[in-house]
Amino acid sequence: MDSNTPLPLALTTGEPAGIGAEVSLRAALQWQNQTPSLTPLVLMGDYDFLIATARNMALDVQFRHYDANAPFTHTQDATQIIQVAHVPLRAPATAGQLSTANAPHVLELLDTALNGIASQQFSGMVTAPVHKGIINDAGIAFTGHTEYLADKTQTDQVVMMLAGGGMRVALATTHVPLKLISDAITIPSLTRTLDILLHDLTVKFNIAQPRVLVTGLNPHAGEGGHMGMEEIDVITPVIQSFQQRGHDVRGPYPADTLFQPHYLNDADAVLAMYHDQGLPVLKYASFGHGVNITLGLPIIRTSVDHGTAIDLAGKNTADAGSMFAAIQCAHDMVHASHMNAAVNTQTNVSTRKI
Ligand SMILES: NC(=O)C1=CN([C@@H]2O[C@H](COP(=O)(O)OP(=O)(O)OC[C@H]3O[C@@H](n4cnc5c(N)ncnc54)[C@H](O)[C@@H]3O)[C@@H](O)[C@H]2O)C=CC1
Ligand SMILES: NCC(=O)COP(=O)(O)O
Repeated sequence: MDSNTPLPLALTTGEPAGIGAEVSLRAALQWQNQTPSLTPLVLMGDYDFLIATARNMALDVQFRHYDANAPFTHTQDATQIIQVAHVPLRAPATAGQLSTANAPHVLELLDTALNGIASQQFSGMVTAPVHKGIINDAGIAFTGHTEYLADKTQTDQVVMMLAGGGMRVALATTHVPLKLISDAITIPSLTRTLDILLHDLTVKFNIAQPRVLVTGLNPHAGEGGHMGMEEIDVITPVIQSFQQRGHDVRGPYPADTLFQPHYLNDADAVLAMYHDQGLPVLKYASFGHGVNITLGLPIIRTSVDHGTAIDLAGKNTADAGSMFAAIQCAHDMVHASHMNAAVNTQTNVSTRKI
């Protein structure tokens, strides 16, 4: 590939019984039409299945097999060409009907993208939704992309962060059952989460001195210890240790009153303690346009803010706004990472080790 041409982003098309292929195709075409030549996309998916999906959507589109040795750039007159890295289905896919037979296929999409990043064919990955339940029903333990990618890249801790509606909300825990949350939030784990969050906001989002607002875990942030001790025992000491290191980290704030402009206007991110504390607020503010970002990985990975929407599959009505936003975000993160790497090389200042 011409050294001036950016590496493509890998786009995994997700659960084939859901809306993944539909939103991937719609968003890819929108991206290629709006930004020809900017960053090419390669869709990971079953070639014939993607053709059939496009036909069902009545899209004016051509397909081409991805060839790492003959890379392809979208010029103004080739925006309707979709490149596909063919990953065969394990069984025929029917819209709206989940099948355990295709669980390995879904994971192969992710592995193909990861291998392509490792061999420097792709600059990062954008993922369409998978169905966690059907993968487990197939006998494969799986809690989410976040944990799967951490495991595959041998990353000990990652941070889930969603962005949308003018907010970024990161989580101190990911897909953890509610009754295990308190034990999962320890001084070392929360310290690591904040380290990752501050590092990636700086390096991947170009925010020089991020301001992070931290929620409490309990109602009213524990009400001075009368409604729980995690704020006093864990959260406050961690916040204070970051303040002593010169970081703009504040809290703990009661989660029910934190999400208002008075607090959020000057914040770069909120760190919430668990999935359903932070994400409903963000999804209410931006569902359909939000982006899910995995921080702390050695690769760039973004995703949609929604799930497989089995109820909408095959109906050609799914909103691809979140997938488009995820592509844009991955593109911006690749760009910011390159810029920061160049600055650090020139000044010989290494990025903070996380
Ligand atoms: N990144 C990922 O892989 C994610 C996967 N999931 C998985 O998706 C599965 C289904 O989860 P649910 O909680 O039912 O959430 P869901 O997001 O699939 O559906 C919730 C509601 O939103 C609607 N919806 C979702 N995406 C839409 C779109 N693009 N356009 C228009 N309407 C849309 C659906 O029709 C449904 O009414 C679960 O297995 C879950 O684990 C959920 C979130 C993210
Ligand atoms: N609610 C976000 C979500 O569940 C996404 O999980 P992941 O598959 O991106 O880890």
